[in-house]
Amino acid sequence: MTHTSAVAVKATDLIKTYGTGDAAVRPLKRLSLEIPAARFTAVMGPSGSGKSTLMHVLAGLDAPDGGSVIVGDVELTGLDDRRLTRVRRERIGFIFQAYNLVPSMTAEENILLPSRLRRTSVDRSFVGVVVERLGLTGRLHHRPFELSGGQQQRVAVARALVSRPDVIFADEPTGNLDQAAGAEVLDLLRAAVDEFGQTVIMVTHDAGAAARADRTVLLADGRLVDTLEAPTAEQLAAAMIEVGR
Ligand SMILES: Nc1ncnc2c1ncn2[C@@H]1O[C@H](COP(=O)(O)OP(=O)(O)OP(=O)(O)O)[C@@H](O)[C@H]1O
Repeated sequence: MTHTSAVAVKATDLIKTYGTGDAAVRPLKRLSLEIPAARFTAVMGPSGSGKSTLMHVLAGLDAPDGGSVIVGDVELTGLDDRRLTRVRRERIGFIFQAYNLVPSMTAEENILLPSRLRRTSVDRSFVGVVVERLGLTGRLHHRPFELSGGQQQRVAVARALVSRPDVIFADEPTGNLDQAAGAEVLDLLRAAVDEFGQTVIMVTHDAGAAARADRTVLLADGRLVDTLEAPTAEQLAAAMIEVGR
């Protein structure tokens, strides 16, 4: 399979500090990385190594204290809140461990919400393809509390996919799911890349999940320490031991 060499996200010298003085924590210590477009990248690293902070900063949900983030051809760092919100809506999808669906809305309303917020017309045939591929056809009029965890996460995946963002960030998307439901979500993220040409970046603690990605970047103590191309789960588990899981 050929891959474009385009860069979807470029982060340079990211610094993030929480707190001040003795209580200061610095989860990102001049971290630089490039995320290739139309590929599936996993992010692994010990607990507290800065993975979630990195995702939030790359997705424009949190501002770094230093360095820059470029998504596509837009530099996020330095944008005011209004423009940042617009860029997030237009270019970025996010899948959270806790699904983050709007409880009062049906599955279909949740899926279409980003497109409605963007005030863009919805490509109904693409929505139909995604909904069917995700096995949600009979569930569209259910509200989140009427769905299983796996189904809720599939709605969240559909929501991230249908507005065709430049990049989908997924922060431990399988963390709350059992093995089967987790495998299904990974299949969908894989399909998003292979069938729809999406760029996906996923944080995970699970070497088996990361092995479904094309490549894995390893963080330790706020820095990028390794990039593994097409690693096996065994290689990832060994690499995690080395960085001090
Ligand atoms: N809002 C915050 N305020 C203060 N400290 C924070 C905040 N968010 C994260 N941290 C700290 O920054 C460090 C990195 O946290 P982060 O959540 O990015 O790590 P992680 O690699 O995602 O960890 P885990 O695998 O346990 O989820 C941790 O020491 C954490 O306590």
